[in-house]
Parts: sequence; C-alpha cells; structure tokens
Amino acid sequence: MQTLTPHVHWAQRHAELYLRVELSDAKVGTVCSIRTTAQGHGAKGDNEYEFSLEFLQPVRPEISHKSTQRLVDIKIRKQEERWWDRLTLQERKPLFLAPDFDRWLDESDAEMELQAKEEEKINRISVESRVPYLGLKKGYLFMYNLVQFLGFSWIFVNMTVRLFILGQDSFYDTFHTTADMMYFCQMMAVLEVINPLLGLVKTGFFPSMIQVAGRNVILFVIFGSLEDMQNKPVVFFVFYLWSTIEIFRYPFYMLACMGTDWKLLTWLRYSLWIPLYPLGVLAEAVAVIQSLPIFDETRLFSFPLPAMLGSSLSFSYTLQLYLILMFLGLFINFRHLYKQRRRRYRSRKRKVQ
Ligand SMILES: CCCCCCCCCCCCC[C@@H](O)CC(=O)SCCNC(=O)CCNC(=O)[C@H](O)C(C)(C)COP(=O)(O)OP(=O)(O)OC[C@H]1O[C@@H](n2cnc3c(N)ncnc32)[C@H](O)[C@@H]1OP(=O)(O)O
Repeated sequence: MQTLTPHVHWAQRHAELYLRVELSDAKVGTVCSIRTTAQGHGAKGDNEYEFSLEFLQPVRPEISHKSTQRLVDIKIRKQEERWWDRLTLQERKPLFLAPDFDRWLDESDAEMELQAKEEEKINRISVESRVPYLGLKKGYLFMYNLVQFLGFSWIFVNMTVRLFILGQDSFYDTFHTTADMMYFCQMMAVLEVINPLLGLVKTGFFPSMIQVAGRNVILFVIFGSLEDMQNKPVVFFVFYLWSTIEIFRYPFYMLACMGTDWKLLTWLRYSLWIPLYPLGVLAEAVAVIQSLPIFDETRLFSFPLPAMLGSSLSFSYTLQLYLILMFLGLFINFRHLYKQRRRRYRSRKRKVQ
C-alpha cells in the first residue's frame, strides 16, 4: 500500500484549531502536533494516509480526535490564546489543505462567539447563585404536582376498578366513593390560580382561573350541595374525564420541574385535551341542566325578591347564565391549549433543526 495525503480542512478559534480530515472508516494511528497517520478510505480508495503540518505558532501536546464514518475530526489547543494569520509556518498553503467553511469564522465573528460564551457562563453562574430560591420553588411545585398526581390517580384507579367489578352500577355511587379525594384535589387546585400570580409558573392567570372556578362550581355547588345529584351517572363521567387528563398533566409538570420530559407523556399532555375538553364541558353542561329543576324545587340559593316581584328568583336562572359562560370558557381554554400545543411543538421542531 502506498502512503497518500488526505484532503484536510481547517478552521480556528482564539483558543483552538479544528482539522477535518476527509477519510471514511479511518483507523487513526498517531496524531501528534505536526504529523498524523491513518488508514482509511479516502479520495484514492483504501490506503495508508498521512499528512504533516508545521503550525505557525506552538500548540499544546494534548490533541483530541474523533473518527466518524465519513471523516476524522481533530481538535488542537493553541499554546497561547490568540488569532493566527494562517495555519502553517510556511506562507504557501499546502495543496491538500483548504478552509473548513462549515466552521469558518473570521476574527471578529470568533470574538463575538467567545463573548456570547462568556455571557452564557456569567448567566449560568448568576442563576446558580439563586439556587436556594430556585430549589425552593421547584421543590414546592414538585410536591404540589406529586400530591395532585397521587390524588387523581387514586380517583382514576378506584373508578376503573369499580367499573370493572360492578359495571354500570358503579356509575351511581361515584360521588360517595371518591368525592372526599376530589374535594381535596380541587381545593388544592386553587394554588394553580395563585402560582401564576406569584410568578411561580408561566401559565396565564385567566385559563387557570376558568379551569379551577369552572370545576369547583360543578363540584361544590352542583354535586356537593344537591344530594339528588350525587347518585346520578353524570358524576362518573365528569370525574372520569377530569382525572384522565390529570394523571398525565401532573407527571408532565413533575418532569418539567426536574428539567426533563418524556416524549410520549408530553404528547399525551398536549393532545388528550382535544377529545377530553369538549367531552368534559358537555358532561358538566349535562350536570348543570339536570340540576336546574332540583334548584327550582328546593329553592336552594334562591335570591329573595321584593313581594311585588314574587317570593324569590331561583338559582336555576344564574345557572342558565353560567351555561353560556361555560361555552365561552371552553372556547377561551380550547384556544389557550391549542396555542400551548403549537408553541410546544414549534419550538421543539426548531430545537431539532
Ligand atoms: C364563578 C365564576 C366562574 C367563571 C368560570 C366560568 C367558565 C367555566 C368554564 C369551565 C370549563 C371547564 C371545563 C373543564 O373542567 C373540563 C375538563 O377539564 S375535561 C378534562 C380535560 N381537561 C383538560 O385537558 C384541561 C386540563 N387543564 C389544563 O391544561 C390547565 O389547567 C390549563 C390552565 C387549562 C392550561 O395549562 P397551562 O397554561 O398551565 O399550560 P402548560 O401546561 O403548557 O403550562 C405552561 C407552563 O407553565 C408550567 N407549569 C404550569 N403549571 C405548572 C405546575 N403546576 N408545575 C410546574 N410547572 C408548571 C409548564 O411546565 C409550562 O412551562 P413551559 O412553557 O416552560 O413548558
């Protein structure tokens, strides 16, 4: 086998030199500051390849190199951090050497890159110096999401097991078996309205408020205060739809607190609402409609009126107004969740590119 010279591309930064050697499937032999030997597939097929360079200035002895299927990447640290006018001591560039335009930067661009790196380092240090606060915030959010996840998982598993064992009969006592846990979770969920106000999460205040207030009206006013509503099958559908999304949403937030995410979980968090949200609003609307005659009959929460206007105004009128608000709320939150989904997947795509 004859020894040939491969094509070499080079670029520099203030502190480093980059050499890209055009050899596929190369087995690199020696790499020292001026001479490199390798065996691989180059412009002239399988051969021993070798090149040597006498650098313009001294370089450090430790040299790192990485072979990929298509090339060998060599990184060399300069002895002194300064810009070189050219790579080699001799003024005439060797024939096998060319600039690496993929990495090429001129001196001012390289300086800007260096500056950006410095700034990033300073930012990281300043964030790290705020760690006690960050740690506290993340710890609080993590615990909050964990508790909600456990609560909703308990509800979901309990309802699923009962559905398998009792079939449709389980529809009628959902409230009595799960309401305490649902009360607990939904009372805790008020924190989801407070968190954005305190700047702890990036969520908008209104979407959270609509979500939490909307559910709490159904839970505390419709189901909680009317015993006649508590054994209706609609409770099952409302609770099941709520807990189905939450067993994915809260673990997603838990992972976000740890700065990580799982593709499938993220997809479920940003996709499941598409069928679940309209179904949830529909189930909630059915609950409200079913409660109207009960409020009319019991006069619960009715508004006292002057004698000439009749005795009282039934709460069912307020609920009819609320029905309209519900569909307005559905529209606002559906739009919000759609935007969140688009933002998430658009920024993902950009990161991948
Ligand atoms: C008496 C007055 C009443 C007025 C109300 C009248 C209208 C009522 C209408 C009500 C209709 C409600 C119907 C509803 O109850 C039906 C159902 O729920 S059915 C089941 C399906 N439901 C859903 O899928 C909705 C689930 N809920 C949500 O998704 C949220 O609650 C919502 C606020 C709607 C949207 O969430 P968010 O804005 O937070 O979106 P993100 O998840 O993308 O979060 C944004 C960023 O903030 C970070 N974040 C948020 N929360 C946390 C947390 N707890 N811990 C850690 N991090 C959190 C998140 O990671 C995002 O950060 P980044 O952008 O960096 O990724």
